[in-house]
Amino acid sequence: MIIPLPNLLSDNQVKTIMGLVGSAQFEDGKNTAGWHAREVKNNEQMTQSEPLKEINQILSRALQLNELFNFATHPHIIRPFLVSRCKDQGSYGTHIDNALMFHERTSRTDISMTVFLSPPNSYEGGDLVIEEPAAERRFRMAAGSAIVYPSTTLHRVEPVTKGERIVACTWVQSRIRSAEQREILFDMDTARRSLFQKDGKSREFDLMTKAHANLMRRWSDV
Ligand SMILES: O=C(O)CCC(=O)C(=O)O
Ligand SMILES: [Fe+2]
Repeated sequence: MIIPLPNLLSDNQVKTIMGLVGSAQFEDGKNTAGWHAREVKNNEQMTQSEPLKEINQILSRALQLNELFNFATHPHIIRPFLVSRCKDQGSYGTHIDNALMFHERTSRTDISMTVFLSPPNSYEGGDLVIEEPAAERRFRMAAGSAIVYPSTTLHRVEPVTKGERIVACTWVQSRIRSAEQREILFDMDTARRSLFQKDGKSREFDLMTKAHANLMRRWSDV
């Protein structure tokens, strides 16, 4: 299940973040890639710094407040965001993200996330391409919008042939480890919210909420 989060950030938040990015130092992205991904990772990443901490505060607050993010991912641990820049043919070839990542504590990567920060008309190329069994899906979203997708997929970022592509990426350990179970919960949650909007707290809403809560009890890691 690939879920777009339109307007995760306001225009002002994007502006603030891009201002912080403008004054930042970048280093070779290979430093944060797994040994096999390193071969195909040709981008740069913002160094650990005060501006990066500030960016992380803005982004983590935005995630906390975003209802769709929360009911689609059931976040347990959200890693600090990396800010990546691709320009001059920079790209990130096909790879699978590391299953485990280390920061203060070890977390499992169930869900990968890209927050788009550059306006899509300011660069060429740079599509995020996610492989699904039957086809590939391409994403290139408005500045301030994001995409969440299962970390179990092969994916890549195509070469940026003009301009520069700045994004913030993170990984989420979900309370619901299985993508299939997350999708069932997401569908039930979406349906019960829509029932509630139509008819208020009806019997059908109560029963669906009961089933949703009971599945959460069966499937959650806490
Ligand atoms: O830049 C992106 O949209 C995704 C980057 C990526 O796949 C990664 O950092 O593992
Ligand atoms: Fe990746």
